[in-house]
Amino acid sequence: MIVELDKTTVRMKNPDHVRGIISSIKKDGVNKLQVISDFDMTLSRFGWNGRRCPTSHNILDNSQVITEEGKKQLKDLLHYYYPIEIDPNRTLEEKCPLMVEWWTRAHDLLSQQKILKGDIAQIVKESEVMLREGFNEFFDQLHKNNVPLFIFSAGVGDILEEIIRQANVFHPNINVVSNYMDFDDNGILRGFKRPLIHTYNKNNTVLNNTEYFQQLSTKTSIILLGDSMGDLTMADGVTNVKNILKIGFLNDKVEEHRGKYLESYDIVLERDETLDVVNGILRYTFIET
Ligand SMILES: Nc1ccn([C@@H]2O[C@H](COP(=O)(O)O)[C@@H](O)[C@H]2O)c(=O)n1
Ligand SMILES: [Mg+2]
Repeated sequence: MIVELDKTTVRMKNPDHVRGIISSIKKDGVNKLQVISDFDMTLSRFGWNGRRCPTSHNILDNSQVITEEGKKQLKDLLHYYYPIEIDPNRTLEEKCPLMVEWWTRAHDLLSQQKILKGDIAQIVKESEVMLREGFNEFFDQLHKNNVPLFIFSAGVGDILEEIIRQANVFHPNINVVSNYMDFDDNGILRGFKRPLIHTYNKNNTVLNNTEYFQQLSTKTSIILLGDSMGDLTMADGVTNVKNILKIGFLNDKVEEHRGKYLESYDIVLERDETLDVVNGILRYTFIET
């Protein structure tokens, strides 16, 4: 029914279950659907031409406004904490305090760098960030069909919003919850707003002050898109879930992580830099039969 599911990048533990959820989402109709998505390495690309693409944090870390010493310190943090973030053998209890430590230390370093609000657009323009292939169709299909898109990111909200804006796909159906920068009256970065969102607290605990999901109580079908094990809890605050389809991009250390991803995500996309499968599912869901 969806040819994209035959791509060699696609793995499913239970293809019949997947077909069942997709049929149910289609049957319940587009008015019941919402999409919840991570941003970094899910809507943005993990790699291009053999090189790693930057996360929203890395865009700042690598930018011209950061001193050489600042760049070195931020890179040291990345090299120390990223392997911990993706380590399949560490528990959440072990990881969470270390993730708070990483984000706090990185945000403190960034806040010492005199980053100007007025520089953000240029910083993004000069970066090597890329949205996944097929992003235009993805954002446009959701917009045209009035499907809410909730972007839940432990990245930097100001940066990811600017990326989407520069790609001309920041439509009114999009809502973002992320780490937003806090600028002083002169437009100089002085910190980050609370609550701090890291990879493993992307759940209801950081959404308490938003009424987003309560307003969407009629949207009982969910397509969830993520790239980390932490993204699996992004829909925990949804009040009424009837159908949920979890699609996971497995970008890094594929063989090591395959088992856990297949247990947790309904569809796993291995080293797939496109939104082909997601677009195929949406197309099928939106077509009137
Ligand atoms: N200082 C940091 C902290 C985190 N990251 C990466 O950001 C990603 C989180 O954003 P999502 O949109 O995916 O929630 C995650 O991949 C971290 O590795 C970073 O690059 N620098
Ligand atoms: Mg991500």
